[in-house]
Amino acid sequence: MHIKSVKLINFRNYKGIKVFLNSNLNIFLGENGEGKTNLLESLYIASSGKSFRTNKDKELINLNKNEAYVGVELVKEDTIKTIEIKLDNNKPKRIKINGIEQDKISDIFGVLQAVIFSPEDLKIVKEGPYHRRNFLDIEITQIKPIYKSILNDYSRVLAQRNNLLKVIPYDDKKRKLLFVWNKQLIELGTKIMIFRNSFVNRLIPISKEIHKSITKGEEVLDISYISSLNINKMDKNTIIKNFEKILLENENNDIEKGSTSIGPHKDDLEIKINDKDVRMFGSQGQKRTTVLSLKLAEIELIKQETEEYPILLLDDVFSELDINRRRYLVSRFKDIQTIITSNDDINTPHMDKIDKKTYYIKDGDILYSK
Ligand SMILES: Nc1ncnc2c1ncn2[C@@H]1O[C@H](COP(=O)(O)OP(=O)(O)OP(=O)(O)O)[C@@H](O)[C@H]1O
Repeated sequence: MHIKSVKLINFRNYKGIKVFLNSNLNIFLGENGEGKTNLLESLYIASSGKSFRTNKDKELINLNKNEAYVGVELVKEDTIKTIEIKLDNNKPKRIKINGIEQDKISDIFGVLQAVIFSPEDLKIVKEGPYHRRNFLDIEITQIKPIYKSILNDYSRVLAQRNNLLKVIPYDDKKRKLLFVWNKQLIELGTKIMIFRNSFVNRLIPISKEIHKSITKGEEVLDISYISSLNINKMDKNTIIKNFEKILLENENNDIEKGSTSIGPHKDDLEIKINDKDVRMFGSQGQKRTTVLSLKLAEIELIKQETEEYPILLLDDVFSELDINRRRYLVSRFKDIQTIITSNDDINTPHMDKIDKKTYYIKDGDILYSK
Protein backbone atom coordinates (compact mmCIF):
# COMPACT_ATOMS: atom_id res chain seq x y z
CA MET A 1 0.00 0.00 0.00
CA HIS A 2 1.23 3.49 -0.74
CA ILE A 3 -0.12 7.00 -1.07
CA LYS A 4 -0.03 8.30 -4.61
CA SER A 5 -1.09 11.88 -4.01
CA VAL A 6 -2.34 14.31 -1.39
CA LYS A 7 -4.50 17.31 -2.12
CA LEU A 8 -5.07 19.97 0.53
CA ILE A 9 -7.35 23.00 0.31
CA ASN A 10 -7.42 25.52 3.15
CA PHE A 11 -5.97 22.91 5.48
CA ARG A 12 -4.00 24.81 8.16
CA ASN A 13 -1.44 26.94 6.24
CA TYR A 14 -1.99 25.13 2.89
CA LYS A 15 -4.18 27.19 0.58
CA GLY A 16 -4.22 24.67 -2.24
CA ILE A 17 -1.64 22.01 -3.09
CA LYS A 18 -1.51 18.62 -4.73
CA VAL A 19 1.63 16.63 -4.16
CA PHE A 20 2.57 13.31 -5.76
CA LEU A 21 4.49 11.01 -3.47
CA ASN A 22 7.18 8.50 -4.23
CA SER A 23 6.10 4.95 -3.37
CA ASN A 24 9.22 4.48 -1.25
CA LEU A 25 10.90 7.33 0.63
CA ASN A 26 9.76 10.97 0.72
CA ILE A 27 11.75 13.66 2.52
CA PHE A 28 10.10 17.00 3.24
CA LEU A 29 12.55 19.69 4.27
CA GLY A 30 11.71 23.12 5.56
CA GLU A 31 12.38 25.74 8.18
CA ASN A 32 10.36 25.93 11.39
CA GLY A 33 6.68 26.72 11.02
CA GLU A 34 6.46 26.22 7.23
CA GLY A 35 3.93 23.36 7.27
CA LYS A 36 5.87 20.09 7.55
CA THR A 37 3.92 18.66 10.48
CA ASN A 38 0.69 19.98 8.95
CA LEU A 39 1.30 17.79 5.92
CA LEU A 40 1.87 14.66 8.04
CA GLU A 41 -1.17 15.60 10.09
CA SER A 42 -3.33 15.61 6.95
CA LEU A 43 -2.13 12.08 6.07
CA TYR A 44 -2.77 10.90 9.60
CA ILE A 45 -6.30 12.30 9.42
CA ALA A 46 -6.85 10.37 6.20
CA SER A 47 -5.85 7.26 8.12
CA SER A 48 -7.72 7.72 11.40
CA GLY A 49 -10.28 10.49 10.82
CA LYS A 50 -8.64 12.63 13.48
CA SER A 51 -5.52 14.62 14.17
CA PHE A 52 -2.70 13.39 16.39
CA ARG A 53 -2.29 16.84 17.92
CA THR A 54 -5.74 18.32 18.39
CA ASN A 55 -9.30 17.16 19.02
CA LYS A 56 -10.65 20.42 17.65
CA ASP A 57 -11.36 20.11 13.93
CA LYS A 58 -11.75 23.88 13.65
CA GLU A 59 -8.02 24.30 14.26
CA LEU A 60 -7.39 22.34 11.06
CA ILE A 61 -9.25 24.82 8.87
CA ASN A 62 -7.26 27.79 7.60
CA LEU A 63 -7.83 30.70 9.96
CA ASN A 64 -9.29 32.86 7.19
CA LYS A 65 -11.63 30.19 5.79
CA ASN A 66 -14.68 28.21 6.85
CA GLU A 67 -14.02 24.96 5.04
CA ALA A 68 -11.07 22.70 4.38
CA TYR A 69 -10.46 19.62 2.26
CA VAL A 70 -8.04 16.70 2.49
CA GLY A 71 -7.98 14.27 -0.43
CA VAL A 72 -5.69 11.24 -0.60
CA GLU A 73 -5.28 8.80 -3.47
CA LEU A 74 -3.72 5.50 -2.52
CA VAL A 75 -2.71 2.36 -4.27
CA LYS A 76 -3.86 -0.75 -2.43
CA GLU A 77 -3.82 -4.25 -3.84
CA ASP A 78 -3.10 -2.70 -7.25
CA THR A 79 -6.25 -0.59 -7.25
CA ILE A 80 -6.62 3.13 -6.65
CA LYS A 81 -8.67 4.13 -3.62
CA THR A 82 -9.62 7.64 -2.54
CA ILE A 83 -10.24 9.12 0.87
CA GLU A 84 -11.72 12.60 1.10
CA ILE A 85 -12.39 14.60 4.25
CA LYS A 86 -14.35 17.82 4.29
CA LEU A 87 -14.03 20.01 7.34
CA ASP A 88 -16.50 22.79 7.98
CA ASN A 89 -16.58 25.38 10.77
CA ASN A 90 -20.35 25.02 11.00
CA LYS A 91 -20.89 21.29 10.41
CA PRO A 92 -19.43 17.98 11.54
CA LYS A 93 -16.72 16.66 9.24
CA ARG A 94 -17.74 14.42 6.34
CA ILE A 95 -15.84 11.54 4.86
CA LYS A 96 -15.98 9.99 1.41
CA ILE A 97 -14.30 6.73 0.52
CA ASN A 98 -14.00 5.99 -3.18
CA GLY A 99 -16.43 8.85 -3.80
CA ILE A 100 -19.12 7.45 -1.48
CA GLU A 101 -20.16 9.49 1.54
CA GLN A 102 -19.81 7.49 4.79
CA ASP A 103 -22.30 7.55 7.69
CA LYS A 104 -19.69 7.32 10.43
CA ILE A 105 -16.19 8.72 10.83
CA SER A 106 -15.12 5.28 12.01
CA ASP A 107 -15.77 3.93 8.49
CA ILE A 108 -12.38 5.40 7.64
CA PHE A 109 -10.56 2.82 9.80
CA GLY A 110 -8.77 0.14 7.90
CA VAL A 111 -8.61 1.95 4.53
CA LEU A 112 -5.20 3.56 5.00
CA GLN A 113 -2.99 2.33 7.81
CA ALA A 114 -0.37 4.73 9.07
CA VAL A 115 2.10 4.63 11.92
CA ILE A 116 3.40 7.97 13.09
CA PHE A 117 6.47 8.67 15.17
CA SER A 118 6.65 12.27 16.34
CA PRO A 119 8.40 14.00 19.25
CA GLU A 120 5.03 13.80 21.09
CA ASP A 121 5.36 10.00 21.17
CA LEU A 122 8.14 10.24 23.71
CA LYS A 123 5.31 10.75 26.19
CA ILE A 124 4.66 7.01 25.87
CA VAL A 125 7.85 6.34 27.82
CA LYS A 126 8.22 9.62 29.70
CA GLU A 127 4.82 10.41 31.14
CA GLY A 128 1.82 8.84 32.86
CA PRO A 129 -0.19 5.69 32.03
CA TYR A 130 -2.73 7.62 29.91
CA HIS A 131 -0.15 7.91 27.12
CA ARG A 132 0.61 4.19 27.14
CA ARG A 133 -3.11 3.32 27.08
CA ASN A 134 -3.53 5.80 24.23
CA PHE A 135 -0.70 4.11 22.34
CA LEU A 136 -2.38 0.72 22.80
CA ASP A 137 -5.78 2.07 21.76
CA ILE A 138 -4.54 3.80 18.61
CA GLU A 139 -2.51 0.83 17.47
CA ILE A 140 -5.15 -1.82 18.25
CA THR A 141 -7.76 0.21 16.37
CA GLN A 142 -5.60 0.04 13.24
CA ILE A 143 -5.58 -3.73 13.41
CA LYS A 144 -9.12 -4.25 14.75
CA PRO A 145 -11.37 -1.30 13.86
CA ILE A 146 -14.24 -2.79 15.94
CA TYR A 147 -12.12 -2.12 19.05
CA LYS A 148 -12.76 1.63 18.72
CA SER A 149 -16.52 1.27 19.15
CA ILE A 150 -16.04 -0.99 22.20
CA LEU A 151 -13.75 1.67 23.70
CA ASN A 152 -16.28 4.43 23.03
CA ASP A 153 -19.07 2.37 24.63
CA TYR A 154 -16.87 1.62 27.63
CA SER A 155 -16.08 5.34 28.13
CA ARG A 156 -19.79 6.16 27.97
CA VAL A 157 -20.73 3.45 30.51
CA LEU A 158 -17.84 4.46 32.80
CA ALA A 159 -19.00 8.09 32.76
CA GLN A 160 -22.59 7.00 33.58
CA ARG A 161 -21.41 4.76 36.42
CA ASN A 162 -19.24 7.57 37.83
CA ASN A 163 -22.19 9.98 37.66
CA LEU A 164 -24.33 7.51 39.59
CA LEU A 165 -21.56 6.95 42.18
CA LYS A 166 -21.55 10.69 42.87
CA VAL A 167 -25.34 10.73 43.44
CA ILE A 168 -25.55 7.69 45.78
CA PRO A 169 -24.23 9.47 48.94
CA TYR A 170 -27.23 11.81 48.67
CA ASP A 171 -29.78 9.18 47.59
CA ASP A 172 -28.97 5.63 48.76
CA LYS A 173 -31.98 4.17 46.91
CA LYS A 174 -30.01 4.71 43.68
CA ARG A 175 -27.37 2.19 44.83
CA LYS A 176 -29.44 -0.67 43.43
CA LEU A 177 -29.09 0.84 39.94
CA LEU A 178 -25.34 0.23 40.01
CA PHE A 179 -25.74 -3.36 38.83
CA VAL A 180 -27.02 -2.10 35.44
CA TRP A 181 -23.77 -0.20 34.78
CA ASN A 182 -21.62 -2.88 36.43
CA LYS A 183 -22.89 -5.47 33.98
CA GLN A 184 -22.04 -3.35 30.94
CA LEU A 185 -18.76 -2.16 32.40
CA ILE A 186 -17.68 -5.76 33.00
CA GLU A 187 -18.76 -6.93 29.56
CA LEU A 188 -17.07 -4.11 27.63
CA GLY A 189 -14.06 -3.84 29.98
CA THR A 190 -13.36 -7.57 29.64
CA LYS A 191 -13.33 -7.26 25.84
CA ILE A 192 -10.91 -4.31 26.02
CA MET A 193 -8.56 -6.13 28.37
CA ILE A 194 -8.56 -9.23 26.17
CA PHE A 195 -7.78 -7.11 23.09
CA ARG A 196 -4.98 -5.29 24.88
CA ASN A 197 -3.50 -8.43 26.39
CA SER A 198 -3.42 -10.22 23.08
CA PHE A 199 -1.97 -7.15 21.30
CA VAL A 200 0.81 -6.79 23.88
CA ASN A 201 1.58 -10.52 23.74
CA ARG A 202 2.06 -10.19 19.97
CA LEU A 203 4.01 -6.93 20.29
CA ILE A 204 6.48 -8.30 22.86
CA PRO A 205 8.56 -10.70 20.71
CA ILE A 206 8.64 -8.37 17.70
CA SER A 207 9.64 -5.24 19.63
CA LYS A 208 12.21 -7.23 21.61
CA GLU A 209 13.85 -8.48 18.42
CA ILE A 210 13.82 -5.03 16.79
CA HIS A 211 15.24 -3.36 19.88
CA LYS A 212 17.99 -5.97 20.06
CA SER A 213 18.93 -5.30 16.42
CA ILE A 214 18.87 -1.51 16.77
CA THR A 215 21.10 -1.60 19.83
CA LYS A 216 23.34 -4.33 18.41
CA GLY A 217 22.38 -6.69 21.23
CA GLU A 218 23.30 -4.27 24.01
CA GLU A 219 19.79 -3.69 25.28
CA VAL A 220 16.99 -6.08 26.16
CA LEU A 221 13.52 -4.58 25.94
CA ASP A 222 10.77 -6.05 28.14
CA ILE A 223 7.16 -4.99 27.96
CA SER A 224 4.32 -6.22 30.15
CA TYR A 225 0.67 -5.40 30.25
CA ILE A 226 -0.39 -4.20 33.69
CA SER A 227 -4.08 -4.62 34.31
CA SER A 228 -5.92 -3.99 37.58
CA LEU A 229 -7.25 -7.55 37.21
CA ASN A 230 -3.99 -9.27 36.39
CA ILE A 231 -5.69 -11.13 33.55
CA ASN A 232 -2.70 -12.67 31.84
CA LYS A 233 -3.50 -16.36 32.15
CA MET A 234 -7.25 -16.08 32.69
CA ASP A 235 -9.96 -17.16 30.28
CA LYS A 236 -12.86 -14.83 29.52
CA ASN A 237 -15.24 -16.28 32.13
CA THR A 238 -12.65 -16.08 34.89
CA ILE A 239 -11.93 -12.45 33.99
CA ILE A 240 -15.66 -11.65 34.14
CA LYS A 241 -16.05 -13.34 37.54
CA ASN A 242 -12.98 -11.58 38.96
CA PHE A 243 -14.04 -8.23 37.56
CA GLU A 244 -17.48 -8.66 39.18
CA LYS A 245 -15.96 -9.68 42.52
CA ILE A 246 -13.44 -6.82 42.68
CA LEU A 247 -15.99 -4.28 41.52
CA LEU A 248 -18.27 -5.33 44.40
CA GLU A 249 -15.40 -5.34 46.91
CA ASN A 250 -14.57 -1.78 45.87
CA GLU A 251 -18.12 -0.50 45.72
CA ASN A 252 -18.08 1.48 48.98
CA ASN A 253 -14.69 2.91 48.15
CA ASP A 254 -15.90 3.90 44.66
CA ILE A 255 -18.98 5.61 46.13
CA GLU A 256 -16.78 7.52 48.55
CA LYS A 257 -14.46 8.67 45.75
CA GLY A 258 -17.21 9.16 43.19
CA SER A 259 -15.20 7.26 40.59
CA THR A 260 -14.54 3.70 39.43
CA SER A 261 -11.24 2.40 40.77
CA ILE A 262 -10.76 -0.71 38.63
CA GLY A 263 -11.07 -1.53 34.98
CA PRO A 264 -9.12 -1.01 31.76
CA HIS A 265 -9.18 2.77 32.24
CA LYS A 266 -6.50 2.10 34.88
CA ASP A 267 -4.33 -0.14 32.70
CA ASP A 268 -0.66 0.53 32.07
CA LEU A 269 2.34 -0.93 30.31
CA GLU A 270 5.57 -1.68 32.09
CA ILE A 271 8.50 -0.96 29.80
CA LYS A 272 11.99 -2.01 30.87
CA ILE A 273 15.43 -1.95 29.32
CA ASN A 274 17.98 -4.33 30.82
CA ASP A 275 15.59 -4.86 33.75
CA LYS A 276 15.28 -1.15 34.55
CA ASP A 277 12.11 0.90 34.13
CA VAL A 278 12.72 3.13 31.09
CA ARG A 279 10.51 5.89 32.40
CA MET A 280 12.59 6.34 35.53
CA PHE A 281 16.04 5.21 34.50
CA GLY A 282 16.24 5.43 30.71
CA SER A 283 18.40 8.05 28.98
CA GLN A 284 16.85 10.34 26.38
CA GLY A 285 18.35 8.17 23.62
CA GLN A 286 17.06 4.94 25.19
CA LYS A 287 13.58 6.41 25.45
CA ARG A 288 13.66 7.45 21.80
CA THR A 289 14.90 4.01 20.75
CA THR A 290 12.20 2.31 22.81
CA VAL A 291 9.46 4.27 21.07
CA LEU A 292 11.08 3.52 17.73
CA SER A 293 11.10 -0.21 18.55
CA LEU A 294 7.42 -0.07 19.55
CA LYS A 295 6.45 1.77 16.38
CA LEU A 296 8.43 -0.53 14.10
CA ALA A 297 6.92 -3.54 15.87
CA GLU A 298 3.49 -2.08 15.22
CA ILE A 299 4.34 -1.85 11.51
CA GLU A 300 5.18 -5.56 11.48
CA LEU A 301 1.96 -6.41 13.34
CA ILE A 302 -0.13 -4.45 10.84
CA LYS A 303 1.64 -6.30 8.04
CA GLN A 304 0.90 -9.66 9.70
CA GLU A 305 -2.73 -8.75 10.15
CA THR A 306 -3.53 -7.00 6.86
CA GLU A 307 -0.81 -8.47 4.62
CA GLU A 308 0.25 -4.94 3.68
CA TYR A 309 2.73 -2.58 5.26
CA PRO A 310 1.26 0.63 6.64
CA ILE A 311 2.85 3.93 5.71
CA LEU A 312 5.38 5.33 8.16
CA LEU A 313 5.28 9.02 9.10
CA LEU A 314 8.39 10.35 10.84
CA ASP A 315 7.91 13.86 12.12
CA ASP A 316 11.19 15.53 12.92
CA VAL A 317 12.64 12.50 14.67
CA PHE A 318 15.10 11.16 12.11
CA SER A 319 17.71 13.86 12.69
CA GLU A 320 17.58 13.09 16.42
CA LEU A 321 18.68 9.49 15.94
CA ASP A 322 22.32 8.45 16.02
CA ILE A 323 24.02 6.85 13.04
CA ASN A 324 23.25 3.22 14.06
CA ARG A 325 19.58 3.94 14.55
CA ARG A 326 19.40 5.84 11.25
CA ARG A 327 21.12 3.00 9.44
CA TYR A 328 18.69 0.50 10.95
CA LEU A 329 15.70 2.60 9.95
CA VAL A 330 16.97 3.09 6.42
CA SER A 331 17.31 -0.68 6.09
CA ARG A 332 13.55 -0.95 6.77
CA PHE A 333 12.58 1.77 4.28
CA LYS A 334 12.85 -0.40 1.21
CA ASP A 335 9.49 -2.13 1.78
CA ILE A 336 7.60 0.70 3.44
CA GLN A 337 6.41 4.02 2.08
CA THR A 338 7.97 6.51 4.46
CA ILE A 339 7.41 10.21 4.78
CA ILE A 340 10.03 12.07 6.77
CA THR A 341 10.02 15.72 7.76
CA SER A 342 13.14 17.53 8.88
CA ASN A 343 14.73 20.95 9.26
CA ASP A 344 18.09 19.72 8.01
CA ASP A 345 19.10 17.68 5.03
CA ILE A 346 19.08 14.14 6.39
CA ASN A 347 20.56 12.43 3.36
CA THR A 348 23.23 10.04 4.49
CA PRO A 349 25.34 7.62 2.40
CA HIS A 350 23.00 4.74 3.46
CA MET A 351 20.21 6.43 1.62
CA ASP A 352 21.95 6.34 -1.76
CA LYS A 353 20.39 3.02 -2.72
CA ILE A 354 16.88 3.99 -1.63
CA ASP A 355 14.38 5.21 -4.18
CA LYS A 356 13.47 8.65 -2.84
CA LYS A 357 12.10 12.08 -3.57
CA THR A 358 12.99 15.26 -1.70
CA TYR A 359 10.71 18.29 -1.42
CA TYR A 360 10.96 21.73 0.13
CA ILE A 361 8.08 23.21 2.06
CA LYS A 362 7.89 26.99 2.21
CA ASP A 363 4.93 28.80 3.70
CA GLY A 364 2.38 26.11 2.83
CA ASP A 365 3.75 25.55 -0.66
CA ILE A 366 5.65 22.49 -1.83
CA LEU A 367 8.58 22.55 -4.24
CA TYR A 368 10.05 19.36 -5.69
CA SER A 369 13.76 19.07 -5.32
CA LYS A 370 14.97 15.89 -6.99
N1 LIG B 1 -5.59 26.82 11.08
C1 LIG B 1 -4.48 27.41 10.60
N2 LIG B 1 -4.58 28.38 9.65
C2 LIG B 1 -3.47 28.97 9.14
N3 LIG B 1 -2.22 28.65 9.51
C3 LIG B 1 -2.06 27.70 10.45
C4 LIG B 1 -3.18 27.03 11.03
N4 LIG B 1 -2.71 26.14 11.93
C5 LIG B 1 -1.37 26.25 11.91
N5 LIG B 1 -0.99 27.18 11.02
C6 LIG B 1 0.40 27.60 10.69
O1 LIG B 1 1.13 26.46 10.32
C7 LIG B 1 2.48 26.67 10.69
C8 LIG B 1 2.97 25.51 11.51
O2 LIG B 1 3.10 24.46 10.67
P1 LIG B 1 3.80 23.10 11.14
O3 LIG B 1 3.41 22.76 12.53
O4 LIG B 1 3.51 22.13 10.07
O5 LIG B 1 5.32 23.58 11.13
P2 LIG B 1 6.62 22.74 10.84
O6 LIG B 1 7.07 23.05 9.46
O7 LIG B 1 6.42 21.31 11.19
O8 LIG B 1 7.59 23.43 11.85
P3 LIG B 1 8.63 22.87 12.93
O9 LIG B 1 9.85 22.50 12.16
O10 LIG B 1 8.85 24.06 13.79
O11 LIG B 1 7.99 21.73 13.65
C9 LIG B 1 2.57 27.89 11.54
O12 LIG B 1 3.10 28.93 10.76
C10 LIG B 1 1.13 28.14 11.90
O13 LIG B 1 0.88 29.50 12.07
